[in-house]
Amino acid sequence: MLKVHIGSFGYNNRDILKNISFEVAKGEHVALMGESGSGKSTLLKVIYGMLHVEDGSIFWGDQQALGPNFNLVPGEPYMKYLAQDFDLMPYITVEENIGQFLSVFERETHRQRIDALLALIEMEAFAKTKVQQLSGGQQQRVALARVLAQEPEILLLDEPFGHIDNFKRNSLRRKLFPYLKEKGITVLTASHDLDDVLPYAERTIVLEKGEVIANQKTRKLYKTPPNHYVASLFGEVSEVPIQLLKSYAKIERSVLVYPHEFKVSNTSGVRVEVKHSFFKGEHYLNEGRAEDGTLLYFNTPKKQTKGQSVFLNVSLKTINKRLHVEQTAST
Ligand SMILES: Nc1ncnc2c1ncn2[C@@H]1O[C@H](COP(=O)(O)OP(=O)(O)OP(=O)(O)O)[C@@H](O)[C@H]1O
Repeated sequence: MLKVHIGSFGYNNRDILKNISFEVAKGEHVALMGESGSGKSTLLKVIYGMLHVEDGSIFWGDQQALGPNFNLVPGEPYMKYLAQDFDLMPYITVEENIGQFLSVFERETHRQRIDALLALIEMEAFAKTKVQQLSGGQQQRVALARVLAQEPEILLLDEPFGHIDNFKRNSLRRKLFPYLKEKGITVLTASHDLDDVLPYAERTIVLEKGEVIANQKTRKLYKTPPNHYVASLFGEVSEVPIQLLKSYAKIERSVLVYPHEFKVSNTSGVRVEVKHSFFKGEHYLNEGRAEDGTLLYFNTPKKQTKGQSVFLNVSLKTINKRLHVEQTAST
């Protein structure tokens, strides 16, 4: 069990992390989400021991992870951190970079391990290429193999596919996350990308301005987000005042609705004027303005004409599920 407790941490007397307390079970994969600047990288660096935290402690089981004031080289042997900058040796080859951390006592398995890691990151063809000749995305993949070669018990990933194009990103995450699960590695992944989070992370912790505002099973968080900020991390979302959907409702509440949850009708529902219709591949995402000025985002299979009126409906099931959401100033 990884136990993280941070009373406060700041740079230059400015508090960045506040009152953070959470645990990650052995072998669990937890995502760390939050808007840019919310403190995700800082939190990973504190856990890894790159930043000294006066007011707080990090434990792995009963071992305390000590910060830079205690360790000459940051980090603990059982924990690895894949940073946004890759920390590679540029003048040696890809396989040498990966092999550097494999034990010399494992001569027979050395080649096999390198080959398996090269296959995992889909870089077999670049084994003998010097790292300095690789693209940013390729270097990120080598950096990943390099941390995996060290067989960590805990892996901290900071935007692990940030430099990798969509094509490779999809196949890489489909291989990497099941690999980590199979090896029983405890993973904490900071990411903006819901495709890293929804299919793979059992639990998601959300940071807002350096504080944990949600810590829940990922599916539950997606289905019943506590507020607009959390829901918007999962994509476009509309905050719909309940009176707009049910004019008889007497409560000052709003309901969070994802674009695919609106049903479009030509005759009844909330009337909106189409403002924009964006091509999204297998559907269009539309922005519509209701008569009270509320902007609603809804999907349709076909392009909608600007200025046209459509009627939107939300199922009672969705309304009931999300009704607890407080109305915020952002509507
Ligand atoms: N070395 C530093 N010195 C001073 N302030 C810093 C330093 N590193 C980060 N910060 C500040 O700390 C806050 C949190 O930054 P951090 O990088 O942890 O956010 P993040 O959630 O990881 O953002 P992103 O998603 O953009 O990577 C920001 O306001 C940032 O400007």
